[in-house]
Amino acid sequence: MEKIRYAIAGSSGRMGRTLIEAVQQDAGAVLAAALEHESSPFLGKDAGELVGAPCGVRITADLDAALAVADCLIDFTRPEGTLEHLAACRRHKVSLVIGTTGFSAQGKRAIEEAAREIPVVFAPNMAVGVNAVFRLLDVAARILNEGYDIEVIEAHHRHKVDAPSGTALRMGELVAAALGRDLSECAVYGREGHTGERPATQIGFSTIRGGDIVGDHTVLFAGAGERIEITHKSASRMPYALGALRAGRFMSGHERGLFDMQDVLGLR
Ligand SMILES: NC(=O)C1=CN([C@@H]2O[C@H](COP(=O)(O)OP(=O)(O)OC[C@H]3O[C@@H](n4cnc5c(N)ncnc54)[C@H](OP(=O)(O)O)[C@@H]3O)[C@@H](O)[C@H]2O)C=CC1
Ligand SMILES: O=C(O)C1=N[C@H](C(=O)O)C[C@H](O)C1
Repeated sequence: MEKIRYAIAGSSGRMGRTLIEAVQQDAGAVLAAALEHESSPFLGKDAGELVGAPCGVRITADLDAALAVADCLIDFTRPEGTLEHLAACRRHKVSLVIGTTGFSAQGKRAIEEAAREIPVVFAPNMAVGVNAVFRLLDVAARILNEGYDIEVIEAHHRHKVDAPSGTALRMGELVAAALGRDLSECAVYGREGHTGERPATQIGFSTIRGGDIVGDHTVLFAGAGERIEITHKSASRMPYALGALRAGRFMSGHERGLFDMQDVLGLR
């Protein structure tokens, strides 16, 4: 099996470090390049040192040089960084795994457009368990399609910058689609003051931020006399990183196209 050469963007971040560790432990992968933005204090440092295992790959801001030696770029950064990396991947014909969340509609369109030329896996949550939950939610929503109020509750660490999480939004989209609702018309993001009674078709989102919570998501179906909760809790970032490497391998069989983890896991 030929090793996949990965470049990792945001390599000194929480996910960047976990990805370096995951690549180092994967016999089918090699760390070809580690990227950071121009003003990062980590430029020039050995990427492996960030996870206690020096590997000779220096952290760089030279995107073109990094992509010249990579088959796949894995990006868990910020939307503005990802969009810059997307354009470079397009130039270099390098596949791209996008884990970053919080894109505008315009950003999402740019990703769709680039995927006409290169393979892109774009998913708000790369963990296998969360993707299993996505399927369970579709089934639950179709069964509990009347008389159940739906609320999505998510909790993350204090450093997270976007809300609700990309995963919570995807959960809302999936449930709304299963019920034939348009999320943009029925979503409510937090409540305060005299809100009035809850409309039956509303899908509510609640966000908790604190400490080092890796990522918890619950979808609550609250009926009369019973309630159903479907919950996923992350205790580590490694499942996200392993999912990203799986996505990278998946794309080695594709010339172009936009995929998500449901495609990678064969769940469509
Ligand atoms: N899809 C999934 O499975 C998952 C998605 N995520 C998402 O991944 C993203 C990153 O999360 P996390 O690792 O916790 O965040 P961190 O802040 O820990 O890491 C982000 C990294 O990207 C760098 N960065 C920031 N802005 C830019 C830019 N414009 N260009 C290039 N690099 C940049 C940061 O550098 P600096 O620190 O110097 O600013 C940092 O090294 C978030 O959007 C999060 O929601 C997270 C986990 C799982
Ligand atoms: O920022 C995080 O940490 C996470 N972000 C993703 C999201 O927004 O859904 C995935 C996971 O929940 C961790």
